[in-house]
Amino acid sequence: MGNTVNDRELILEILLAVTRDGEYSHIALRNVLENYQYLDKSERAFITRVTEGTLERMIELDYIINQFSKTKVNKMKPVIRTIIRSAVYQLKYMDSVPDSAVCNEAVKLAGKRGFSGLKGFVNGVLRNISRNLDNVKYPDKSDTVKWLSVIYSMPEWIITEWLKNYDREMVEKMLQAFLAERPTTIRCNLSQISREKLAEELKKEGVKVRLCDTVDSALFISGYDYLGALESFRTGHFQVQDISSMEVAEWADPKEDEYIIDVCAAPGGKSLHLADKLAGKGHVEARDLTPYKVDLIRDNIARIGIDNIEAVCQDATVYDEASEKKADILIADLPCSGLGVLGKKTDLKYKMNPDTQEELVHLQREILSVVHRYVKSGGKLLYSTCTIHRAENQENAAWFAEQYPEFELVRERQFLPGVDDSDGFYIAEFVRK
Ligand SMILES: C[S@@+](CC[C@H](N)C(=O)[O-])C[C@H]1O[C@@H](n2cnc3c(N)ncnc32)[C@H](O)[C@@H]1O
Repeated sequence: MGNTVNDRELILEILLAVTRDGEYSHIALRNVLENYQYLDKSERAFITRVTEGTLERMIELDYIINQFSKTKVNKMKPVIRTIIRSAVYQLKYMDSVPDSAVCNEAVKLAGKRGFSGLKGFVNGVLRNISRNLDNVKYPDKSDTVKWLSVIYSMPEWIITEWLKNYDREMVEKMLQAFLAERPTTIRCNLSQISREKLAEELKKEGVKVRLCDTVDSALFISGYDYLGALESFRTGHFQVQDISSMEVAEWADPKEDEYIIDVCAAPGGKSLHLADKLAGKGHVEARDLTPYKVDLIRDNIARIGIDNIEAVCQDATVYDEASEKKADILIADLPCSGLGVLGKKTDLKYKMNPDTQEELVHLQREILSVVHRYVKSGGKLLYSTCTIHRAENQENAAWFAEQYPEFELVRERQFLPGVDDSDGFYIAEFVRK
C-alpha cells in the first residue's frame, strides 16, 4: 500500500459522505476514485474493499464495537465512529493488513482530523477488539431475526418482512447472496458487435470474461480497474445490466417499427436494450423526471451512438394527452424500495424504512393509473421493480389487474438472489385486451 494514510483519509471521506451526509455509496465511491485518478490499482482496490465492506457489515461491526467499548457507537462522534468501524472491518475481514498497522493508522487519523484528545480512546477500543475478536458473543441462533440481522448485517425489519413470505433457509440464502462477491454483469450491444468479439476486446484489455449460458447478450466480467477506463465501454459496445433487468426487454420482445414508451428510464438500461433489439428500427421514448436524469440517458445514447431512441423529460404522474394509446410496448420500471439490489447498493438497507416503502407503493399505483392509458389495444405493459416486497410487486400487479380489467396479467416472476443468478427483481407482463 503506497500511501496508506491518504487511502484511509479517502475511506473516511466516503464513509462520512454516506453515513452522515446521506450520499449514495456507489456515487460517493465513484466520485473519489474519479477525482484521484493517480491512485494505483491496489490503492483503488483497497479503498473500494474497505468502504464497501464497512457499509456491508456495519450492523455486525457496531455489535462488536458495543461489546468492547464503554461509549456505545451511537454516542460517538461521527468521525470517531467511522474511523473505528472501518478499522474493525479491517481487523475482522482483512488478513492482509497487520492488526498493529490498523490500530496505528486509525489513531493517527483521529489526530489528523482534530481529535487528538480521543487518540487514547480509539487506541484502547481497537486494541481491546483486536485481542478479543475470537471471544465475541453473538446473539443466540434461536432468536432468528436478531441472529440473522447481526450475522448478515441486515436491519431487523427487512428480515421480519421477508420471513412473512419465505422460510428461514430461503431468507438466509438471500442474505448470503447479498454478501457474496459477484462479477459484474454486462449486456453486449448486439446491433454493434457480436458477443464473441466483445469478449475478445475485453480480454485484450486484461478483463476476465465469462459468457452467460441463459441470456445470449450477457457476459460476466471481473478483474478490471474501473469501467470508464475500458475502451470497449467508451465505444458503447456494452452496458452494465443485471440478468434480471435484461429480462424486461426479453419479455417485451419488440417487433420491427414498434413504438415504445419507457416512463421511468434513467439511466437508460432497459430503453437502450430495447433500442438495440430493434436494431435501428422502431422508436423508443425514454422518459424521466428531471433534466439531470434525462442527461444521464442522453450520455448513454451518445456513447452507444444509436438513433432510434430519444430522451424526454416528463413526469410520469402527469397525464400526457399526446401519448394516449400510442405505445405498442410500455415499460414501467418504477421507483421502488430497491431491496433486491442490496448486494450492489449496500447502504440502501440503512436508508429504506417501512414508511418510505408504503409511500412508494402509492407512487407506483399513481404512476400506473396514469401511464396505462398510453398502451394501444393489444399492446403490452411491463411493470417491474428491483425489490423483494409483495406490496410493491405481486400485490400491486393484482391491484392493477382489478382496477383496470381491460388489462390481463399474462405472467409475473419474482427473481431472488441466491436462487436465481441475479439481483432480486420483479416483472409483471400485462396485455391490453
Ligand atoms: C428504477 S429507476 C429506472 C431504471 C431504468 N429503467 C433503467 O433500466 O436504467 C426509476 C427511475 O424513475 C425515475 N422517476 C421517479 N419518479 C418519477 C416520475 N414521477 N416521473 C418519471 N420518472 C420518475 C427516477 O428518476 C429513476 O430514474
